[in-house]
Parts: sequence; structure tokens; C-alpha cells
Amino acid sequence: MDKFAIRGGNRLHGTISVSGSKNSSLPILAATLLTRERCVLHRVPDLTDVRYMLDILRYLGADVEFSQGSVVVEARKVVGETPYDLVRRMRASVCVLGPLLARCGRAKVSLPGGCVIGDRPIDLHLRGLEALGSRIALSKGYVIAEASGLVGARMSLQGPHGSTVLGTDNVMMAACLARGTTIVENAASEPEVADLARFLCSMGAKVRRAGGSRLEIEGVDELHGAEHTVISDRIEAGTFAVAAAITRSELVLEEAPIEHMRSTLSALQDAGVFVEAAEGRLRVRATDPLHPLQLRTGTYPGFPTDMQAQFCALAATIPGRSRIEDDIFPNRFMHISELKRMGAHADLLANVAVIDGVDRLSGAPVMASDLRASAALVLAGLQAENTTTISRVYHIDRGYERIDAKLRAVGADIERLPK
Ligand SMILES: CC(=O)N[C@H]1[C@@H](OP(=O)(O)OP(=O)(O)OC[C@H]2O[C@@H](n3ccc(=O)[nH]c3=O)[C@H](O)[C@@H]2O)O[C@H](CO)[C@@H](O)[C@@H]1O
Ligand SMILES: C=C(OP(=O)(O)O)C(=O)O
Repeated sequence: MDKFAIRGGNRLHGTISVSGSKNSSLPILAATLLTRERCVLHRVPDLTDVRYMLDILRYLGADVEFSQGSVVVEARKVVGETPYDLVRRMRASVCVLGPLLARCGRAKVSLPGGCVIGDRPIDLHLRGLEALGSRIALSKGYVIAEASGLVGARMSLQGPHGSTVLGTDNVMMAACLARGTTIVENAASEPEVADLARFLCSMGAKVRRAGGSRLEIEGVDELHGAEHTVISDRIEAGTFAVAAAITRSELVLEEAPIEHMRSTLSALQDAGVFVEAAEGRLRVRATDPLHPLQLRTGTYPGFPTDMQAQFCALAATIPGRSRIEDDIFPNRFMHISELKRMGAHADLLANVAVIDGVDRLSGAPVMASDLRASAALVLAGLQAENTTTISRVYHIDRGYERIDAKLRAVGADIERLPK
């Protein structure tokens, strides 16, 4: 397992190019199963999660090529079954459920894996697919869904903490090939859901957002091949913006999806970070003193849970008391104990991190536990005195394309130590 060694303290300067979005690419790749025809996707990031999804598509029978950010998928014939060994590796593999059910009338998919960030049920996915007329059974760790023709329906995807992103994706993809119209109330409105809807429409689907959180999907008999360019990754861009802030440096982010980053950017501005957006480029500059943070995660356009860990790292370097609450994933705080090993003063009160910032963190051996926790440790390492070694960086490779090379190019002292 690779490690990162980071010698902290360097100021960063220069330009980083933001990659295509992981959380858009994964469901869009699953959606290629909805047609026999050829689909071409551009700006797909080279991540282990993307490679896992391509393995799943190949297992299901699709021809797949991936070269220089473009993926070509042709799923002339597909089987309706994915094994545990492929699906356990990441959460988004559950996205093949809707397309397989719609295309094959039967899907057997292992319950998904993914980041260890607390309980992650899929009851809303299953409820939505049942509303479309499928029969669902859970057996030996697998979901078995069957339908003799899906039928449009009216449903709500409201969960205890708002809507569900991948649940909305699953239902939307299945409903595209259902008979009649589906109306989804409380559908997720994350930009990645909108990107999937755009791809589906370019395949001939009839999906429209009817104000706020209502989705209307008019089923069609079949979908055709399409070409699509994936949106930029707002979480990767946000992570690099925090890299500028935590090192009190200046970075320019190219192809940053500025319109999708409002809550992240206003959190930075509240802390006193200078943020300027012009012509698709985002300039982020930070100097001391910064102000403590008061943050609470929410569904889009609220502050993203996928940025919570990175802001905990930033808060650990801002003198004064910050309070960061995660309502979406209340147990997503594995990074706190590791940040404490680096000298952070932080306590957890249920789903709230209370952080008393210090001037300088100190390097230590730490362990990555999940994707965004790993990003937080990299950020902390950039600011810390001496060397931080982060083990299990395979977590970060799931969701950040060449993060070490990108940071090195703007002046960070970060080295990948192979196993
Ligand atoms: C691949 C991908 O896009 N992953 C993102 C997606 O995950 P994912 O789609 O899995 O997350 P959800 O939006 O489904 O989860 C949101 C909340 O709903 C709850 N819930 C979800 C489904 C369900 O059937 N029942 C239920 O109760 C969850 O426990 C959580 O509290 O959205 C999350 C929330 O923005 C992000 O952190 C993940 O990065
Ligand atoms: C939690 C994440 O990913 P996943 O849903 O794939 O586990 C994430 O991208 O932060």
C-alpha cells in the first residue's frame, strides 16, 4: 500500500487544472448500460473508482475502452448480475441496479461498499424502484430486483436527512425506460444529478426538473448512444481551494465549476480567504489572520458533506474556536483522531467537531480511513512542521486524480512512497 510523505511549510503558487467529476462520471458510466449503442464520454478522471466501474461494465458484458480521459462503452448485450467482489469496492456501484432492471427486467446486485463514513442504507433506492413496479428481495447480501415492465409512478425520495443522490440517479435511470410518466418529489438537486439528467436527455430520455426538487420523467421505448462531457469536480476544486487557504498561499484553479461551489467559496470567504472568479478560473489567496468557522453540512446548495473533513483540517490551523456539524453523515469524523495526532485541538460532540485552532500543526505518522478524511490529512500535512506520513493512500486515489503530482507542481513537498 502506497504512502505519502509530506514535508509541510511550503507556500504554494501556480495553477492547478481541475479534473472531471468522480460523482458525475460513475452514474453516467452506469447509464451507458441503458442502450445497446455506443456512448462516448469525455473528461472522465483516471481514478480507481472509475476503473472499478469500468470493470463492472466489462463484467456485465460491455465493450469498454478508456484512453486519455475519454471512455467508449458499447453494451450490446448485458447480463443482470454483479458479484460482491466487484461491487463491494465502492458505493456508486449500486447505480447499475436501475439500468439493469430497466434493460434486463432483472438485476442481482451485491449491497454496495464505499467509504467507511457510517451507516449508508439504500432503502430509498429500493422504495423508488418498487414504486416503479419492481419486486425487490434481499438475500445473502444481494439485492434481487425483478419487473415485467416498469411503470411510471409518483413518489417521494425524502429521507431522514434530505434526499438521496444515488437513489435519485437509480430511479431516474430506471424511469427513463418505464411506461408512462414518473414524478419524483424531493429529488436530489446536486449538480452531478443534473449532469446525469443531461446525459440521459442526450440519449433520447425525457427528463425535466419541474421547479425545485421535483423531477418529471416521461418514459420512452428505447435510448440511443450519445456523447457527453462530464462536469468539473467541485469537491476536488474545493479541496485545492482549501490547500491554498491552509498554507496561506495563492492558487489559481482552472476549469473550476465556480457556479457549483458557492457554499464552499462563501465558507472560505467567511474565514477571510480572498476568492475571485473570472472566466472559469478561480483565484484563492489567504493570509493571516483567518477567522474561525461555523459550518453545517446540507444537501445542495448547502455546504457539502464531502468538504467537511477538509474544512476541519483548515479550522485546526485558525486560532479561535470553530464548530463544524455534519447532519448528512453524523459519523463522518474519522479524520478528527488523526488530526489530533498532528497536534490539532479538537473534540467531537455527537455530530459536531469543536476545534480550537493552533498556529502550526506538527507532522506525524497518520492513517487514511476514507476518501475525504485522507484529503484532510494531506491538507494538514501541507501546513504541519516536519514530515507527515500518510498510510493507506489508496483511499485518496479513489477520488483524486494524481493529487500528489498536482500539488508538487505548485510547490508542495509531497512524495509517494510505493509499498
Ligand atoms: C458516488 C457519490 O455520488 N457519492 C456521494 C453521494 O452518496 P450517496 O448517494 O450514497 O448519499 P445519499 O445522498 O444517498 O445520502 C444522503 C443521506 O441519506 C441517507 N440515505 C440515503 C439513501 C437511502 O436509501 N436512505 C437513506 O437514509 C444517507 O444515510 C445520508 O444520511 O451523496 C453523498 C451526499 O452528498 C456524498 O457524500 C457522496 O460523495
Ligand atoms: C463519500 C464519497 O464517495 P462514495 O459515495 O463513493 O463512498 C465521496 O466522494 O466523498
